[in-house]
Amino acid sequence: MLNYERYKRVPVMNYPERQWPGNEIKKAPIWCSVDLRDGNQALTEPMVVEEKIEMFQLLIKLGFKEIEVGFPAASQIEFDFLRQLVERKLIPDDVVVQVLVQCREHLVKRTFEALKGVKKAIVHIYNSTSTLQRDVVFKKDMDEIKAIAIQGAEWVKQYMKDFDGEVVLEYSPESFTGTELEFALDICNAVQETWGATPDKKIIFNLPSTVEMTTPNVYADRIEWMNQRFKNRESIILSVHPHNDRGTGVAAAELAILAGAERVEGTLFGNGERTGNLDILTVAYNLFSQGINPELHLENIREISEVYERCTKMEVGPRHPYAGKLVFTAFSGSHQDAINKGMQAMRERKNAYWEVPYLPIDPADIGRQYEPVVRINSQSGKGGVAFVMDTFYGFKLPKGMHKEFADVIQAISEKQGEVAPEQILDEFNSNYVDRKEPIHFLKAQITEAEEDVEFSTFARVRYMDHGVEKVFEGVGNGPIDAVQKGLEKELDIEIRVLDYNEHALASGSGAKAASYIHLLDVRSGKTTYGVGISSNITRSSIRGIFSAVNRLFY
Ligand SMILES: CC(=O)SCCNC(=O)CCNC(=O)[C@H](O)C(C)(C)COP(=O)(O)OP(=O)(O)OC[C@H]1O[C@@H](n2cnc3c(N)ncnc32)[C@H](O)[C@@H]1OP(=O)(O)O
Ligand SMILES: CC(C)C(=O)C(=O)O
Repeated sequence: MLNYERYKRVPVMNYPERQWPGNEIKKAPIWCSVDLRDGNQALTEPMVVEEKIEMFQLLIKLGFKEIEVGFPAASQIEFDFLRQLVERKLIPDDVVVQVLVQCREHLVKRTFEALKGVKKAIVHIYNSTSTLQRDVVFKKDMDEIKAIAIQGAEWVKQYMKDFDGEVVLEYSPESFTGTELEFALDICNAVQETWGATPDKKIIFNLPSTVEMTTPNVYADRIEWMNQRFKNRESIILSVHPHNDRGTGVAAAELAILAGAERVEGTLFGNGERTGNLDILTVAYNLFSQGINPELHLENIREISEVYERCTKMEVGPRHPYAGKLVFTAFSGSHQDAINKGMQAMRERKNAYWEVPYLPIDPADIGRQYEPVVRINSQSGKGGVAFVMDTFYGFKLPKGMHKEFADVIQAISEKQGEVAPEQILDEFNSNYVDRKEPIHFLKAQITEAEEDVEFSTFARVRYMDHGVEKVFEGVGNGPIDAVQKGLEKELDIEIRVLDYNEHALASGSGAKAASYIHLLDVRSGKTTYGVGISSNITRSSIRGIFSAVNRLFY
């Protein structure tokens, strides 16, 4: 039995005045990517300089205006990377680079050496403030921990004197989620006083869930509590930096925005220590799906995934929101049917809003394709098979034919598992379009008689019967009727055309038409569909009859 009694429950806050549950997110926060620092520090194989540069350029392309480029005082590679950005003039004027550093003098000094030549930088200092870390890591009391933070801000002030660029200070009470709120507030206020923030020279207070310890509502309560109590709130940018230990990093960020956070730090696909950081892409796509401009260029999720996977050597999971290979794929029959109908309704209603069951966004909006939306396996229904035939190949099977053809595919999927669209098309051809034996249509001559004659169409049809060329004739009230009557006599059968449908195939198919004939064998009561394709509509319908006769009788 699990020894759950070893774990302490994190208490909820006694905070009845909370406002955030009634708020609504109406605009994107300021995004700060920490892929090159927090993300990178968590890789088994950290990125080399060229990979970091590729990632940096991706982040710029995506529209990030604040990018944490590393911890330049921590290692030579981190230092060199920032120097490369500066020396190769890779930092656009509208992008602010952020650097992380502990509140230790030699590290602050080295950080400013790395920043030389940067026009504007966010210098991000931090120290751990939680009860546990004070106790077991730092072995310091609250005043001593506060003194570390104040001293850190003072060193930044001191070393920035010889720096030509602009500096914004960011302070993180690291392990905020395990810190007493009054203490977190006190330490932030002290750092602000030391730094001397003003509304024109704001300080960033970044409240991390360094370790996500409980439900995201508690994090939101804590953010709102701080937000309402900071001194000089107008001189502060309130930032959050959620991690994902409980799998609720995205929820924590969203609730924190409701609670007053204006800035969000995170990574692409949530790469980061342990279970990762907040996935910025998911939060941004969530905003987009609510009709809010995410303020990032997220139109090509494939490219983002490709660069990310190449640089980090991590993989995007198949069910990762928005980006995973399977997230726009429906396997089950009822989902496929609903998507099929939803897409059709979108086309007919020309609705300005995207509304398709089971697809919260249009995959095409983010560079995904419709093709993999429906995949066919033994759980799939007739709607899915019809959808594949329509969207992949342009065949609009009549409704009555959906089940008949889906049964053919289901029998295959029960044996082999998933059936790819190409195999579905092959089966469609071999079961219908190419069912040309043993009676094989060759040519027809259709003649219209004078008007006001009851049966006015005359058909003369050449065909092969078990390899022997033959001819029959028939008269009817149209070409299909004439051929049907001729066939009945010729083959000694009794058939009725129950339904007839036709449509043009897409231009790529050489302006052809597809005809679907639903045919009844009167004597046995059996019915089937036949399909014919031709550039000539009459010929395609005759081929459809022959296909159905071959299916019914041979
Ligand atoms: C939650 C986060 O992700 S925070 C960021 C974490 N990321 C990293 O640390 C990656 C880069 N860091 C490093 O490579 C190393 O920590 C270095 C190079 C910066 C420093 O290395 P070292 O000085 O050898 O060791 P270390 O980081 O363990 O520091 C230990 C000392 O610094 C103190 N310290 C740790 N963090 C801080 C801080 N934020 N501010 C001030 N002092 C600190 C510790 O109390 C400890 O003091 P002690 O020696 O008196 O016991
Ligand atoms: C430095 C801080 C913000 C951090 O990375 C964390 O707490 O996770």
